[in-house]
Amino acid sequence: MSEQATMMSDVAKDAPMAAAAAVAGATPSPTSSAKPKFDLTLYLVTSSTLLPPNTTLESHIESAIKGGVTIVQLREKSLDTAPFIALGKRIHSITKKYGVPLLINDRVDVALAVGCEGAHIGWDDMEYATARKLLGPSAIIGLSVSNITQASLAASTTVDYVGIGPVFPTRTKPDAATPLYPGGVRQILELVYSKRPDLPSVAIGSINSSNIQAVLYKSRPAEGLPLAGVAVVSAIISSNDPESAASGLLSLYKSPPPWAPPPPSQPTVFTHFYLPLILSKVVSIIRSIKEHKPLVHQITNGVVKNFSANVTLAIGASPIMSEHIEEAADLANIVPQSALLVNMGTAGPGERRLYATAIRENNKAGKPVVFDPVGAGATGMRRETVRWVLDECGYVDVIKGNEGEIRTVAGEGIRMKGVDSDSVGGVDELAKVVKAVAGRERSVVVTTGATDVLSDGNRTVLVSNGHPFQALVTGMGCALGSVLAAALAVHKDDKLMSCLAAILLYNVAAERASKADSSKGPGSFSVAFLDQLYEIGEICARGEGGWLDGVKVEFV
Ligand SMILES: Cc1ncc(COP(=O)(O)OP(=O)(O)O)c(N)n1
Ligand SMILES: Cc1ncsc1CCOP(=O)(O)O
Repeated sequence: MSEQATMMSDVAKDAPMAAAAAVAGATPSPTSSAKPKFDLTLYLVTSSTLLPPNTTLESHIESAIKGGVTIVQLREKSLDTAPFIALGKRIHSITKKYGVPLLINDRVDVALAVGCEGAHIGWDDMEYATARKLLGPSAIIGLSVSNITQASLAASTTVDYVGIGPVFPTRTKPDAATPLYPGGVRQILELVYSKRPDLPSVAIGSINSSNIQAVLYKSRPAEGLPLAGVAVVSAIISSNDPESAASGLLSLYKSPPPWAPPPPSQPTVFTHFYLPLILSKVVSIIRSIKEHKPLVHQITNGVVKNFSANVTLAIGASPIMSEHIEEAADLANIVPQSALLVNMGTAGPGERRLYATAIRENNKAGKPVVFDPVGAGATGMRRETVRWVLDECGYVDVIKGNEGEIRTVAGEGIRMKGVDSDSVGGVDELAKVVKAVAGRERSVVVTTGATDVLSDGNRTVLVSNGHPFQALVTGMGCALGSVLAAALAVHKDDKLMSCLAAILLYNVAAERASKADSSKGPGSFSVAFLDQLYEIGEICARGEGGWLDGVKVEFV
């Protein structure tokens, strides 16, 4: 791994045509002098054992290339040398026709014999420096990276790209390292960029049409190179229609994910100077809830269902409590304005498949998802459910929890009793944690407490309204999730603004309820609270914002 970084990789960004010219025009040998341009966007890695019956690898690869595959790796673990070379030559005659580079997995000798464009090697294979010497400077050579140490070593070589994985658990590679998930891929991208800013990366490991956009979105570093592509085996090789499988993946790759609409032309600046503008937007979001009556699909815990449904109705939205996997897709598409709330209050491992389906369906439909990691740090089972939701279920727009829950999401080992959190550190320190989690997950994070902390990773807001009775009514915290979801359903442009509207509505309603004559304690308070949610909605419907006078909002 000591080779000097004297050679730059030559990545074609507008690749298919350029790569066609380069691969077809260059002598098709790793020892020729010009390195073929290559495009990692949709990287097909083969495995003949996964082909559907009565299909050939040759026809499968050709169809996949027609569908948009930009580079191919022949990865055939059980072939002996001679048949491997023969297959490689047959495949190379196809890939050359389309100007798509062909690399050989593990076997530098086979790559040389085939005369293809290069090889992909792992840490148990031939050392990179030797592979480079044998294949020559013009060969495309990729290295696998499964952890930070390997990333650092790879970035100190002249390798042409790195393959980061596995992203998710995969059956295709039984000896694969521990899954990195999109957050781990991002850490590796950051490390690679800090050492070799020109080095492109692909992610690999159970990437398919249901997760490709989340992988790309969540792995994107704050600065530096995002993934240059995704590598797949089963998503194309096991498909009966490899051309459509490839074109489907490519079109998802190229389109913005449904949960990231183009930013508003004039994003709201969160400073005190703009407070009047911000509060007028709060009023208009609450009015929109009344106007559009968004559906809030709530997968929530039994303790709070009734109260959450009443809160949803009081603000003018429409609740539906459903835990049926069979109707998750229909509910995500039933009306134009809807959102999903996933509250893991009483959930066990049995609920995880439901969460995955509901979240993915709402992602696909472009509907916002709010996740409430209730009691996140209390048990190992809950910590695993949080990990499952954030790593494996797609994308959640908002993560809402109390301090202990959000600190658990942040990775801190906070001990909790039941679902109540310990309070540690001051608000300023908490705000940093909330901002970091929001940046890491690329979601809005809402932390409730005496001071609520909201952040989208860039802007952070503190809200100190509310009343102590809120802590004495069961379901008060959980029902806030439905208000957040309703606000997001009607206002997706600026999710932090929607969350601020929901928080102010909720907490000012609590303050007003506590002052109502009928409010004698937590029981009567909870009834007055529902009345106040309704009343503030009516006030906003008239376009009035006086109820927001004196709100305690601070911009960090
Ligand atoms: C693009 C890409 N990335 C990673 C790998 C994994 O390679 P390796 O670590 O050598 O494991 P095997 O593929 O040999 O099982 C890859 N093949 N391609
Ligand atoms: C070769 C390899 N390296 C890391 S994961 C993996 C297998 C990817 O296959 P699939 O896309 O079918 O999960």
